[in-house]
Amino acid sequence: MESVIGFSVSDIDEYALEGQLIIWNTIFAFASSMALKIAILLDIPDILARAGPEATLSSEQISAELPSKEPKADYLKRILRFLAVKKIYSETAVENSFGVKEWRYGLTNASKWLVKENNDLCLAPMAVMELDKVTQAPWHHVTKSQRYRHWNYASKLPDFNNLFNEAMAAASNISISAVLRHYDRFKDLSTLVDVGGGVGLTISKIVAAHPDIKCINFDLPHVVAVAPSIPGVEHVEGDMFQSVPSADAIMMKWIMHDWDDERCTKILRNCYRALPEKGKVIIIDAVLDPSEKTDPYTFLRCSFDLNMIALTNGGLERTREEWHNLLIQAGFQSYKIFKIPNLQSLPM
Ligand SMILES: C[S@@+](CC[C@H](N)C(=O)[O-])C[C@H]1O[C@@H](n2cnc3c(N)ncnc32)[C@H](O)[C@@H]1O
Ligand SMILES: COc1cc(O)c(CC=C(C)C)c(O)c1C(=O)/C=C/c1ccc(O)cc1
Repeated sequence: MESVIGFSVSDIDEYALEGQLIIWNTIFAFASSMALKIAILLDIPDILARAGPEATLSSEQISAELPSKEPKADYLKRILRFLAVKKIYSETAVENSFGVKEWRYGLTNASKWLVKENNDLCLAPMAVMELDKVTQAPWHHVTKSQRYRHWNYASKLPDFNNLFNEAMAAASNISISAVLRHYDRFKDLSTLVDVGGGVGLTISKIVAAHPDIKCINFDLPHVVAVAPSIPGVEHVEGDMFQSVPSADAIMMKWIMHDWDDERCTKILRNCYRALPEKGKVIIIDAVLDPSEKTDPYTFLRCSFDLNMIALTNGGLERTREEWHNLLIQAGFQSYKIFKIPNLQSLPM
């Protein structure tokens, strides 16, 4: 006999409805990302920040600060209402001077991470890059075998290259401050290379904290070409699959998760060749523990892992066991994992 797995109309109880709600909310999860992007592009976090730390503004007051008449005031009100449900903005009802109730919006602990002006710890560039059409497009091709070769692609799109580099720099600003607070072994180094260091933001923070270290920022030519000059840092262009510059230690932040084990092994062997006998590789990446279902960061780390499926040819977020296998296979006899209280950072 054929069994029916789905629900029939008569057995849709509250549990079945709860399940249906999960599916609807997941279908419309993109509405949250897109509303967030719209709010950033309209500069709403900065408009609220400029009004003062505890200020709340009505949608009309926010609308008056927008440089153009778009979007319509009614659209803006609905976007703000939606984001208040998501706790991106606070929403309070107040009586205006005519005794009419109106909704006021303010920054929350979430939207404070989106303020750009005078804010070193800002996730807005990351949000705009991840939600850009160029970044979203590969998600539509995950079921097909022909994959994007993203780094080459970025080199042909200068605007996207800038967007990507800015996003990485902004996010790095957040994670490197956590790393510097909780990992003190940089002080023992005289030379350090950041392999795949982007435009050099991470190493600029390290050299600022440890001015005696001679630092090299190493990346592909189209990235190094747009990197700003940083006192104490030499920019070197090259391909980490060919060779990497020599130093006491080689750091790689968000590099290993872009590549499969075979390519990571190639990079790690190039690092090994470039290091002195007691040299160190410092990897800053996540350690995935999907069994930790109650850890609030597990969902995010699993999302990063899917990002790697969509955007790379074989990149992945690794579990402890996968890290162990990779490092041993690459020829490292010992390693140590340091847990850093940050969303993604974990130097090894
Ligand atoms: C995900 S980004 C990480 C950037 C930076 N480490 C950070 O954490 O902000 C990966 C970086 O690897 C660089 N990259 C990719 N392929 C490379 C190669 N073959 N040689 C050197 N760098 C490479 C990219 O240009 C990019 O800057
Ligand atoms: C490979 O793409 C990425 C690698 C990364 O390490 C990050 C940063 C890590 C996390 C947020 C976990 C990325 O954000 C990306 C991308 O988002 C890449 C996007 C992309 C690059 C070039 C393209 O031609 C399309 C998309």
